[in-house]
Amino acid sequence: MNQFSFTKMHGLGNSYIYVNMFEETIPESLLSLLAVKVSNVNTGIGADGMILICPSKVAPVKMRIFNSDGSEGKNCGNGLRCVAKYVYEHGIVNDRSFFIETLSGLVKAEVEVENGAVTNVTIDMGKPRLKRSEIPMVGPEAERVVAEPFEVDGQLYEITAVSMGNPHVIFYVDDINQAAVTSLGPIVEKDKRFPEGVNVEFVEVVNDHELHFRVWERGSGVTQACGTGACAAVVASVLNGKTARNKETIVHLAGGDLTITWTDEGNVRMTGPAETICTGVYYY
Ligand SMILES: N[C@H](CCC[C@H](N)C(=O)O)C(=O)O
Repeated sequence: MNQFSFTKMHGLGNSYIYVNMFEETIPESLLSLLAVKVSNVNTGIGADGMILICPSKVAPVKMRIFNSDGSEGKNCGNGLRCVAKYVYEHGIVNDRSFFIETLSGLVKAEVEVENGAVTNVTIDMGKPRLKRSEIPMVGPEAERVVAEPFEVDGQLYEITAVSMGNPHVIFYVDDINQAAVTSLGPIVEKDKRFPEGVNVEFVEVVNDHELHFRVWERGSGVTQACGTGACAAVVASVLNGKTARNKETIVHLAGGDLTITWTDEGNVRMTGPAETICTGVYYY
């Protein structure tokens, strides 16, 4: 019987099973299957996926994220805040500001600490990728996708697409409580116009610095929060003239609020909480 120690953590209810790969060894060939198994609420631990906290050659730590369907994502905003909390509190880093390597590049974390515990984390998520080829989305490579007509099952919508290292498509709605998250989300997630699939976000604009937000995540379905998705929603809202550039925007997600700014320098900064739920040993 094999086993590994884990820590379950969440960012605004978007929970993952975190494994410290500085101390654990798991065969690469089993990672995808184990992400599915540990995520199962009945036969596993229960979470939106699994996140590995790994050594890196270019930063103090590398984050790898697996969705609950076993697919590996390239970035995870809520995951980054939890990884930052974990590595600071476990002495893997000693500074309050440090880089984290992801599959979509380096990001910079800044932790707020009270009595030795990380209470809040800011991640500089870097620059959004806006060209179709970078989302990726089919069509002319250098084009942006802003307020573009998009037909699904004979119904015409308007979309904006943004990558934060992972793909996001944003639908604006008049009432977030009526958003078609579970009906439209799974269809668009697998739409062929997004060759790598896509995270599907629904946004209601409150004012030029406040959004309501719901999400159907690629590989995990409905989650309480999506950090990269909230960043993409703020970028899309600036591009559509609905929120202000370089102004702190409050994004109300199902699990709580994030403060996000798309700065004039071009980077997206995200601030929010990260919580530890429990630790344990998983047998497989
Ligand atoms: N489902 C995403 C990965 C998790 C992102 C989300 N949980 C976040 O906090 O950014 C994807 O496949 O791109």
